[in-house]
Order: sequence, then C-alpha cells, then structure tokens
Amino acid sequence: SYTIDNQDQVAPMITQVQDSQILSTIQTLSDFQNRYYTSTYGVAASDKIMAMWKALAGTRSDITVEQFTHAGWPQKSVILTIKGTAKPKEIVVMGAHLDSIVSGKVTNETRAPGADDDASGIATLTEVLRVMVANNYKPRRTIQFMGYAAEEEGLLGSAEIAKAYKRQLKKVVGVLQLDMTNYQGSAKDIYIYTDYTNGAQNTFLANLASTYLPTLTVGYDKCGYGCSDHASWYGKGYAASLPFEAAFTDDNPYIHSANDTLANMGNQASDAAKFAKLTLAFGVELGTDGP
Ligand SMILES: N[C@H](Cc1ccc(I)cc1)C(=O)NO
Ligand SMILES: [Zn+2]
Ligand SMILES: [Zn+2]
Repeated sequence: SYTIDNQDQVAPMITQVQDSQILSTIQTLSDFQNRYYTSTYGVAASDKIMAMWKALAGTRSDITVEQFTHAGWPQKSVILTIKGTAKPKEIVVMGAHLDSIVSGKVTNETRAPGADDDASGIATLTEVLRVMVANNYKPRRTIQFMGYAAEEEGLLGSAEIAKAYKRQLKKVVGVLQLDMTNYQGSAKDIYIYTDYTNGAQNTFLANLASTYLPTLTVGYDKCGYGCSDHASWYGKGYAASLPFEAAFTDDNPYIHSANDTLANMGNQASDAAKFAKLTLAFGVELGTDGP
C-alpha cells in the first residue's frame, strides 16, 4: 500500500516551493527559439537543462546527471539520479518532456516557445529538485528526474528509455508525468487522468493532495489515447500517473503554436506551484518507503 507517513519531511519542504523560481525556468526555456527534437535549439535546450540540474546538484556525491543518447535524432533526454540510501535498486521516476513543437511544418528556425507544453513541467521538476537539495533530502529509494526528448513526435524519447529499463529489469516502483501544469483551464486545480495510468497510484496521488494540499480541488478525466510520456511507461507495465492542468476539453488552447507563452498564462506560475508541491509529496513519500 502507499503509506503517507513522512509529514515531518514533506510539510516543511512544501512551504519552500517558490512560484518565482518556476517562472524563471519557464522563461529561460521558452526563450529558446524552439526546443524541437531535430533543431540546433532543441539540442541546446537539452544541454541547458543538464547544466541547470548539475548546478542544483552541487557537490552531492549521491546525485549524478547524464544525457540519454537517442540514435534516431540529435536531441538527448536528461536523467538526474539521486541514489537511494537503503533500497537503491528501487526507482521512483518523475518526468516531463523537454521538446516543443508547433502544428504544421517545423524548420530549425520555427518559433515554438512551448511555455506550458512542456517548459512548465520541466520547471516544476526543477523546483522540486531545488527544494529537495536545499533540505539535504536523502531518499531511501533512488529518485530519477527525467527530461524526455521528442515527446511530441510520438513519445519517442520516453519509449526508448522505458524499453531499456524493462529490458534491464529495472525496478521502477512508480512514474509521475508532468505535461502542462501552468494553465488552469478548468474549475478544479488538478485533474488525475485515469487511462494509461495505474489506479492504485492515482488513488495515492489523490490522498497526497488531500493530506498535504487540502485547499486544492481534484478532478478526473481521460485522454482516450497515449497523450504524454506516462503512456510509454504504462505500456511497459510500470505504474504511471498523469496529474494535468485541466479537463480534456479545457486544455491550454495555445499549445503547439507560437502563442504558447508565459504571457498567455498570465505571467504567473502559481498553477505550476501546486504541481510542484504534489510532486514533492509524491517523491518524498514514495522515495522514503511506499508499497
Ligand atoms: N497531446 C498532448 C497535449 C495534451 C495532453 C493531455 C491532454 I488531457 C490534452 C492535450 C501533447 O501535445 N503533449 O505534448
Ligand atoms: Zn504537446
Ligand atoms: Zn506535452
């Protein structure tokens, strides 16, 4: 079962989540002309995220950062690992995609800011990492932060990673996907998606929200297809979840266009901050013990 028994560690960290940090990272990432999986900017954005995560890791000897090379295209995925103190072979994965796209033809110079889709997810993860390191949090299980390449092309980066993990019989105890966290399109704050995800882990997420974020409202919906990288993990038999910004019909109308900008999200990151708090709770509770 998914025990929630680390309030002493989770509660203080949640209070340290800063909207301004998330806003700054979304700005940095959406300033790239695009983060397209075959563009020079897309390659540079991956390198930038690795550099940012390395800087946040500081001198922690239990934290490593690497890029996962994909043979079929130039943009690499980024994986940061916090090695577990007690059960290092058991892995908690928290991911988002680092690429961006616009509908129609894409060239190297096409403008694709991808502020919500999915700079918001990467920025949310980055803030979770910052708070964990600031508190010298050391998980008993291994926690891996993942920035996936080429999600927009069809979940290509996460598909290769999940396939490799399955083939290597890696013990991934749970996967959380963050794709679009900063545009509140619907009445409720967080929507837990119930297709291509794991029911028990979804219940755990809902319980984390009611325990640690009691003022937030939680809804449920379905995509009807593999709508983000969680589906790659689900397809390999791992427990995955997708907390999302809106109900399916209310998602951010600006995505996959040059208008997916911070300005069109009100130049704020208070919505993403909710997801950072939930992700912190998920990482600490599952990373410290769990099922
Ligand atoms: N298709 C997804 C966007 C997307 C994801 C979930 C929902 I609900 C609606 C829309 C995408 O472009 N991911 O990068
Ligand atoms: Zn997209
Ligand atoms: Zn996306």
